[in-house]
Amino acid sequence: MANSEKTLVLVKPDGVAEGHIGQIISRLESKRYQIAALKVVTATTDQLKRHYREQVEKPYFHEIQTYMQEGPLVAIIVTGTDVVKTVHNLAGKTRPNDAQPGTIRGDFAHAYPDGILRNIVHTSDSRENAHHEIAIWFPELAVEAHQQASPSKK
Ligand SMILES: Nc1ncnc2c1ncn2[C@@H]1O[C@@H]2COP(=O)(O)O[C@H]2[C@H]1O
Repeated sequence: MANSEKTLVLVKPDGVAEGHIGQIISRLESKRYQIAALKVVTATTDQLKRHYREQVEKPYFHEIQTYMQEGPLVAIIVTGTDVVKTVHNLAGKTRPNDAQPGTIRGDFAHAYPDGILRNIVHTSDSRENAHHEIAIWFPELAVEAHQQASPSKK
């Protein structure tokens, strides 16, 4: 398929706790994107430090960590044409108070007074970051791909 790519979506712990998993998946399916893999996972500190490699030195990193470890999250690999940009746009602006109606955050994320953190969903913002993030949340897929590329001789 032309321009077929992969991206990572995380339904963050508030999105899971407030019952938005199905609505978020419906929006991806409405675009005719494929759900290639999906899992419920509790984030480890190591995964968060790798995923938020650009924020790990920020003073608010510990807030991100506390938030992202509040409960389980749902990690989803989505595939399709131009999926990285399109799904990032579907999520809406990072700060829920600024996110437009019709976007996931615009429709479902609460407008907190200081609200940039609790934005219910993460989507990769580039092909490079999608590749990096998918390896963090789905390490078993890299092992499978490696095994398929070089099957051991019996
Ligand atoms: N200034 C900030 N204070 C607290 N959290 C932030 C701030 N900026 C970004 N974040 C969080 O860091 C995350 C980085 O990417 P996300 O799309 O997952 O959503 C972002 C927010 O949850």
